[in-house]
Amino acid sequence: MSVRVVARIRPLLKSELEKDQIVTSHHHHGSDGAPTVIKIPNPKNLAEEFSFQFNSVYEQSATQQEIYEAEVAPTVKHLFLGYDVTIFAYGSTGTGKTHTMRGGKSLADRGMIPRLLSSIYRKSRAIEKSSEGDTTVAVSMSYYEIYNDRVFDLFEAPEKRTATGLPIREAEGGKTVVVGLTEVPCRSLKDFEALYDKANANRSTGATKLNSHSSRSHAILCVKLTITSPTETRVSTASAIDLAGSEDNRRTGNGKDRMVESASINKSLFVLAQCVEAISKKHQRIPYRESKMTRILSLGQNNGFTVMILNLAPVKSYHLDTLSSLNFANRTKRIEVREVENEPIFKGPSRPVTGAALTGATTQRQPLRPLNNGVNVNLTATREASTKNEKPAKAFAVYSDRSKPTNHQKSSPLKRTADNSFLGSGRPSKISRPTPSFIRRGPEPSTLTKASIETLVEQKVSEILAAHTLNAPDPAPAKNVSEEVQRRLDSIEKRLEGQDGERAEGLSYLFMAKQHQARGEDGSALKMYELARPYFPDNEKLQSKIERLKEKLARTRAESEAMPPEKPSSSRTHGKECRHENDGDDESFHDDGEESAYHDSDEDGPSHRARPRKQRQQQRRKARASSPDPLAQRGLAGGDTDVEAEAQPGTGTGTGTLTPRTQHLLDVINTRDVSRIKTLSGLGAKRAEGIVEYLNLAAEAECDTDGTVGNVVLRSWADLTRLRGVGKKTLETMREGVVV
Ligand SMILES: Nc1ncnc2c1ncn2[C@@H]1O[C@H](COP(=O)(O)OP(=O)(O)OP(=O)(O)O)[C@@H](O)[C@H]1O
Repeated sequence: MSVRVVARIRPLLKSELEKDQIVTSHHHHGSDGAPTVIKIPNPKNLAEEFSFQFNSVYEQSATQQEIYEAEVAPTVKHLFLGYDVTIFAYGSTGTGKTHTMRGGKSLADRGMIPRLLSSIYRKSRAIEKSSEGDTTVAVSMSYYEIYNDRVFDLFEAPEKRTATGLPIREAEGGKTVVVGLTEVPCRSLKDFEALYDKANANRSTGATKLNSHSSRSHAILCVKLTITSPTETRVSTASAIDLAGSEDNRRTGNGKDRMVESASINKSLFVLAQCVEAISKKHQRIPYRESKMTRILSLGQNNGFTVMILNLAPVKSYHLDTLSSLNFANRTKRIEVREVENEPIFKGPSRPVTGAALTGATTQRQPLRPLNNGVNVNLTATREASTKNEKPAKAFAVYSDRSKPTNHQKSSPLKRTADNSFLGSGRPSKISRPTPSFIRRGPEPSTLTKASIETLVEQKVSEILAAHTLNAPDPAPAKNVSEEVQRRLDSIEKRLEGQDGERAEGLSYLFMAKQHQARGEDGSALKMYELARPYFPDNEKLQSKIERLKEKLARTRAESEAMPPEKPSSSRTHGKECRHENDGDDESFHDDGEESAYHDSDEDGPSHRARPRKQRQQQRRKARASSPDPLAQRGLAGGDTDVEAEAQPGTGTGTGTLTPRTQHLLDVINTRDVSRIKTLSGLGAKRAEGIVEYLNLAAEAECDTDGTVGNVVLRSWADLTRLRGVGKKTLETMREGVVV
């Protein structure tokens, strides 16, 4: 699979001023072809410029037609040869993703999607005509959005949605399918346009500070082509994705809901970036399973073509967002720092970039602050930072990096030649490749203190997470890691290995939270912990961590109103005392009761210390075992008595005797085997899947503090009546259909 990354700078909007433009396009050194380089000032030192190279760069004047012809049209022939094609639009809110993908109504404004469909229909007609009808091309499509990591069918009205969204399942051949997704045959461009317009009205949007009608979901249009000739049938899919805005929460003035959305968006974009990088670097394993979007697309699993269009706004009010996007798209490419003149405007790492310096006068944005939680960047140090051996003024950092950098490298001049080929053909230069700081910057074993062990452990956790995300073998362990550190790391690694699916998702939220917190970004950390919460519903520590963080944030807010802000980070890099201040941080959510790899056990609150984890778990299990009705006991289905069931004659209720029919139903359903459950009278495959999903969710909700998924077993007629999507009538039909 190849991936091509191109950048598109949108024109100035009416409200934007020419003088505020900061993003410029350039030819590569010595090239006189189309521009392939984007330049943007360093927000911390406007005298410096960063350069980013792409397969192509489209300037403000570029038309939809030009981009389509150069980037998308060439993939159509591959589609008809049976290859899959994926087109993404990536960028922050308001940079032109929807314009690029969907476009306007006029012929000239039509975006990539209608143009692609137009080409597909045209080519289909041509094939059918030239084969005199022997070969037929059927086009069908599905359109869904991934909103807060849930999949919703955009061909269905929003009121028909279930809160959990549509389930996804592994299908034959390792593909992932969305269960219950509408697939609509679509014979003509006209049909398509009507369907597409209607479906777009169902999209989840929300007002952020940056855009009053911002797309808060990833919208994925899948066009399936089935080409049937007398000798063979070929199926291929074109997926066109209008990604949700990648803006940073702090600058969009997002409220709680928007925050949760953004955290989900950021997570899936993070995984997408990993996939793009892995594909570009021709890694054998692509971490496509780590997010729903990449999983459903099976990104990198076929021999298809991927085009990523990076949408950029040209003005300085988007400065940090633009840098973040550029870095996202440039994971595999060199990032160069070119010093225009040696007069830094801002000195030192801790000085915030002021809103005045970066915010366009014409837009209503919050003041920009330096970002420390970008997912994909490691900018090289400025000259000043390196000469003084200070921590470089990083605009972004991938992972927590508490120890002092020891080895700043200055980037070299841009050497790479421009190319228009698909990415992955060349390796990025070693000089400018981000160095895994967690390996290079660790302290020597002889100087290992508790604090430095903590740091190393955290760094390694980040590394493991990254490796886990990449599904690739872990990078070589840090040299000179002491035995104690290694022992702890092994234990973390073991725990991570055993995680999969939803739970891994919960864990990755925890890790992200941890990383945010390590960088002192408590607000984002809190959101991540809150996102992790549903995955660890019984975890008291997580809950109390959330509470403590909330209190801390409230305290900080109150303090900052009362006094000038403290210098960041100086105290947080050292020792446990600081960790106590840091809200008694611990990471034992997935601890198995042994020594935590993340902290020393005395960090636990008094209540935890008084009653060890294992004891608490055992008590909980005992309580459950004595419960006659696990679902009622756990309050999962809302009811806590069997009143309704008791009114059912002959069905057997509670712990009382069960009729053979009810027992049979229970036995079959408790197998959680869709193929068996669907054989019950009155149930089809869809309902059977719904039942299994419900039971799995209930089991997930039962997830204990040690991560053991609870075993939810239905024991009575009353339990059956609580199954989601199974009404009384259906239950009766099921019961009557049992042959005893
Ligand atoms: N190439 C372009 N030519 C003319 N106008 C453009 C272009 N690109 C974007 N715009 C305009 O910029 C504004 C923002 O664009 P758009 O809504 O497509 O952004 P977006 O990235 O999809 O935002 P969001 O993520 O919030 O959905 C719109 O008014 C759109 O018409």
